[in-house]
Amino acid sequence: MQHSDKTTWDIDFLQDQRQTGSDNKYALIILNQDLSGGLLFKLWNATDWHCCADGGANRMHDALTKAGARLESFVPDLIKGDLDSIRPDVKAFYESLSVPVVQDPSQYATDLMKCIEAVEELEQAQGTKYKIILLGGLSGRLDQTIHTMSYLHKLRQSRKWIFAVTEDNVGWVLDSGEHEIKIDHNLLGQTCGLLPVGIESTLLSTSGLRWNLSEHESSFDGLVSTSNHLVPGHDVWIKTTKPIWWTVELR
Ligand SMILES: Nc1ncnc2c1ncn2[C@@H]1O[C@H](COP(=O)(O)OP(=O)(O)OP(=O)(O)O)[C@@H](O)[C@H]1O
Ligand SMILES: Cc1ncc(C[n+]2csc(CCO)c2C)c(N)n1
Repeated sequence: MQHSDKTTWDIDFLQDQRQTGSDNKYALIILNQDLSGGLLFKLWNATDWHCCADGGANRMHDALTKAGARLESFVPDLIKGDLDSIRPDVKAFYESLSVPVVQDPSQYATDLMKCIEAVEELEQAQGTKYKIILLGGLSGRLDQTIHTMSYLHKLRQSRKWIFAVTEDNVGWVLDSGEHEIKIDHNLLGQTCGLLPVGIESTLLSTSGLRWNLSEHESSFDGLVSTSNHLVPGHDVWIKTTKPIWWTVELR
């Protein structure tokens, strides 16, 4: 579907000073991926509701311990999954802090999907829509990485505001239409990509990039804009006829 309006993206959750409790509610889903204390603290403080996907609880527990943080100051609202990855000591620790540890044994949905379902339930109960940040999911196992890309692509119509953040990248799906992406060069590195994944092809126009495109076809089987660069001092504008993945390097 062609959207006529422009979406403006301001990834304020990467800024240290973002205050929770503002109009936008954010949910954080911590996936089972290597994780540094620094990124965890930043995203934790920028978000209002926190959930660990199964072994994501181990990663959080271990990152906090390594950083010398007080574990009791970072208590998730939920741990959910098939629970084949969470360590018994981590499960017992969070249960002792009254964290709900919810087992969904389905082998036809990933733990990421089970956590998104939990956000949907929260939204129904509160009558609020959350913006979602996945911590992890765009690196590591290729099947999981492609799953993240596919799942966010499929979610795009019901959920515009969902981002995946790793140590190296932030990425999300730009649905068909026009997009303005606010760039804070203190947070973002220079390298970015426009990835035509899950579509036959798209017509792309851009500004604010080192290598811009003008009504240019992009497809997995043809042109893929990788290793593109942000231009200092400029925001990015993108017009696409089909949904694409946008990724940009983090500093
Ligand atoms: N190696 C990995 N690379 C990328 N993402 C991962 C990786 N491992 C886990 N994840 C993400 O973290 C979530 C929770 O992982 P979990 O601890 O359950 O591992 P898993 O059993 O391999 O995952 P799943 O049960 O969802 O297939 C997964 O649903 C996935 O989104
Ligand atoms: C065609 C097909 N491929 C893979 C799986 C396996 N699978 C998909 S999600 C999931 C849960 C992981 O916690 C598992 C085991 C399946 N069911 N159907």
